[in-house]
Amino acid sequence: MEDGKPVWAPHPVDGFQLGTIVDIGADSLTIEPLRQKGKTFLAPINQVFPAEDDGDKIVEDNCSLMYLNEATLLNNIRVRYSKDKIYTFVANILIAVNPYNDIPKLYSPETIKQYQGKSLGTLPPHVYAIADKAFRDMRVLKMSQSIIVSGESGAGKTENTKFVLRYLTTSYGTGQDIDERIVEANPLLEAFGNAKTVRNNNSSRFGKFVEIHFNEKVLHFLCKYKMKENNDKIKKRT
Ligand SMILES: Nc1ncnc2c1ncn2[C@@H]1O[C@H](COP(=O)(O)OP(=O)(O)OP(=O)(O)O)[C@@H](O)[C@H]1O
Repeated sequence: MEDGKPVWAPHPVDGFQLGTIVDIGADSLTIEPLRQKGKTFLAPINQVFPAEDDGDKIVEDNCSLMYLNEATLLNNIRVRYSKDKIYTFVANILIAVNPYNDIPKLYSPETIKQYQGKSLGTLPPHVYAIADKAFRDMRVLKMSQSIIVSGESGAGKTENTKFVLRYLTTSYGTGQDIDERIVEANPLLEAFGNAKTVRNNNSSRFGKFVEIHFNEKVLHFLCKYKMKENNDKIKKRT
């Protein structure tokens, strides 16, 4: 980091703010915020990160950023989110930000068709791209594949898991009743194990482990779930 270069410095409310270095001390930097010229402040060196030269640059994969750090990663996701691009890749990991509203055509049957058989990275980041890669890898490698969905309460894990199920059954299902039954099993499971919390009106109060079995003719579905609160193990087969 040098004098005059754009950097991300700590901000009390926004997390980070863009600024330039005006002086370099032993363990702190003097920063001039971009939005408040002439009003400098001190920031510890280890909390200041290099920024992209082009502040408006957004990328579909965070690995394409010139500087990959906490601040550039957050900024890329934030700017994408403001344009209704809720998904961002970090190589073959997908980051999803909950939009809390329906984004038109994001999960439409046409979008499902677009992602079928496409390699990761050829189309914009999407949970369908991850689902398709898992399915294709299973066929090519002849090995079971796992998709781990993780995040805080209300992040969108349940919804995205349902999109994965819908994608797999629509794209690679049998075209028979079983496909619909797999998707329709969710409201039933949610009726048993979901509850309204302060963070989520439809919060799963159990961890979910969903197995989908494919063979040439039949699609099987196995869902095991474990109660979050009392650790009672319940297995359900549908
Ligand atoms: N991709 C999305 N598009 C639109 N709305 C969404 C999306 N993802 C989540 N939501 C909204 O956010 C709510 C919370 O999401 P969800 O139940 O999936 O969170 P969760 O991570 O499973 O939370 P918990 O751990 O509490 O069960 C959903 O009920 C839905 O209204």
